[in-house]
Amino acid sequence: MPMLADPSQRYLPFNPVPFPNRTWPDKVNKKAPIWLSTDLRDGNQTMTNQQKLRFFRHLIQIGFKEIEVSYPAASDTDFQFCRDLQNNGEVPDDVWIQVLTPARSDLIKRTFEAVAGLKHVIIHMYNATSCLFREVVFNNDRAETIKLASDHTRLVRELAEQYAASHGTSFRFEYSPETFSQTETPYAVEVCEAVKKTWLAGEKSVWADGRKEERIIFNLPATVEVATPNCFADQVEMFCNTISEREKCIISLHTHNDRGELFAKTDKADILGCAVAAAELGVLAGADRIEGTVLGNGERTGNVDLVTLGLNCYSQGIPPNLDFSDMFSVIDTVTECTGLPVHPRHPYAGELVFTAFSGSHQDAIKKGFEAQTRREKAGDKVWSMPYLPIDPADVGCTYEAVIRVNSQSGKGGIAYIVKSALALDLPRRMQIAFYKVVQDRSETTGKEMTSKDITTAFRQTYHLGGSIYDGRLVLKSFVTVDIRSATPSAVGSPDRSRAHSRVASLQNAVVEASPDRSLDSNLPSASKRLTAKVLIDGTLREVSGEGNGPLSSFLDALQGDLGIALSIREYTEHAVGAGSDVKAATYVELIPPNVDAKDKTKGGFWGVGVDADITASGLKAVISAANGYLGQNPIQVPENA
Ligand SMILES: CC(=O)SCCNC(=O)CCNC(=O)[C@H](O)C(C)(C)COP(=O)(O)OP(=O)(O)OC[C@H]1O[C@@H](n2cnc3c(N)ncnc32)[C@H](O)[C@@H]1OP(=O)(O)O
Ligand SMILES: CC(C)C(=O)C(=O)O
Repeated sequence: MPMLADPSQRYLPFNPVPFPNRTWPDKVNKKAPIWLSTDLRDGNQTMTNQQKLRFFRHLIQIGFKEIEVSYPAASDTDFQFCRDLQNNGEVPDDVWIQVLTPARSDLIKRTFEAVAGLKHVIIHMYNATSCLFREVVFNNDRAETIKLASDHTRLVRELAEQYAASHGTSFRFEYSPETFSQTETPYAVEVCEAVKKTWLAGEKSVWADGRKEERIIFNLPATVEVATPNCFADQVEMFCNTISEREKCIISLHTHNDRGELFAKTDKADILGCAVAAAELGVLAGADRIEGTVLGNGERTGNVDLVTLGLNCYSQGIPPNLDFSDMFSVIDTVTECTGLPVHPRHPYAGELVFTAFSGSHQDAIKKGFEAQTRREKAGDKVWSMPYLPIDPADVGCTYEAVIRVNSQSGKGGIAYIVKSALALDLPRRMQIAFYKVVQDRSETTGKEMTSKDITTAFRQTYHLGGSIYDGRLVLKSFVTVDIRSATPSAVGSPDRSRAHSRVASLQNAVVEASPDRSLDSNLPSASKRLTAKVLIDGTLREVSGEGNGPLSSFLDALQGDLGIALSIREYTEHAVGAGSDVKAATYVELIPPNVDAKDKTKGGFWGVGVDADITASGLKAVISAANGYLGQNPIQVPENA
């Protein structure tokens, strides 16, 4: 059947009640609500009692103090679950077990049998109050619906008194005018007034003084979500304003996602959406408590997700009183017990929610991390990070997933991965050069590049990290001689030469075009001679050159002995690691003579070297860049060399 051209003939809009005095839009939430997990009741579609027990234990671990465990009168399995909790001493003393029952005598009695002996119990009774349900399901008028609710409240009270006396149980009572959001709000208040009057009636009532821990709970469900969250918030505020003895009541909300977003993707399905907004606005409107499920499971599109709500509080600096620091184990428990997957983009929990693929996001995150590290070093711990509302580490994620690279990524993200994986802080223009390499590979394969793909590409491009990445030239050893005094000033084979004491103090020094000034600051021109053993396409050769420092001497050697004419356009270095393990990372950009040194958009070849000895690190960087050059140009050894 096609969709209707005029849906108004079949579907009527929700008619909000005018409520100009609403105050909730100007409120700010300052504390977490009381949470009730209904995972084992409203979130439970197929769980066995074994799975329920595993889930129950996890809910305790997360920190829930109120847990709705079943609808005991619905089945022997649900009944038995309560008995098992009691018989096996599973319930900590500070946890309230909640059970659901309809307003039916036989089922209420069965419910009490199920919880006999438990220490703290909330009996949750419900009957639908909306016009549709009154007329269609119950065939009751307004007065009969009120009578149904208050008569059965009386029965609950009597049984609670009886079981409290015989088993020492502390009971509380929760009443839900089911379909609250579709019920005329003044009428819902009327029903709840009748329920409250009955519950608090009588000399004997232990609840009559409305002590904090014994307040009656009115749970206002958006059983089926039929309007925008602001309409629900209005209904909640109206209810809170008009219910009498508000101080003796806890106002609880139970929202669903019917108007929210449904993610459904082949084998993955997940729920998100308006339930979160309705619950949050409802709290601004005066509610004290939220019922929901961890990761939002439940009938149809599910209940409100307590992970999202809890971490939304957390992101505002409000302690949620729920511990999601091991999100992976939360996900494992939920998925294994319910059989339902978690969508990769589920807020806070999905595998992609802390991941940026797009270049500008990655760039901002990389800069954000650098700024965050600086602030934290200065003692400011406040999290202030582009695109990441909370620190992924707080929910047990590593930073590895934060940046993932595909063809939409930019230099910033790629540089972030190189820095995280290899501790190399690439100079900006080298980032741009390497970004092109990665983008080419990513476009060729059409696939995401993993961190390993990127580090491998880096090692291959710059010949870094072991003989498998060697280029045509490999530096085997070198010696530098001060030609004014003719005494050796540095002897080394890379990484075996003496550690250079200056390395530890190097802080990202950038010296353009004249690197040897930074290395050998006070020496005049041609004060050094460098002799190096270099493998050239597998054949060992000795080369030698002169300059005002080791790098210029080496370049002189490459030109004089191998015909590789290159000069330095940019030079950067920084320390890697600390203490006795410190190394130097050096970056150089070399250009051939035909390239304009001032036009930095063209013609350079970048190289990187890492070594415990700063001279060796610089020479390796030169070799690395020269190898890049030789990838595009032949070696033409001069005849007289
Ligand atoms: C919105 C929610 O999540 S509510 C909770 C949903 N969960 C469940 O329903 C749990 C599973 N339910 C069940 O297994 C069954 O419905 C039971 C055990 C509760 C009752 O089963 P049955 O006695 O066979 O009744 P059945 O389900 O066929 O019909 C429900 C009857 O209860 C009445 N009823 C339904 N809800 C309520 C209520 N909250 N209070 C009082 N009566 C109710 C209906 O009007 C109907 O009455 P009728 O037989 O006079 O027409
Ligand atoms: C029983 C009530 C609270 C319920 O589950 C609902 O209305 O969705």
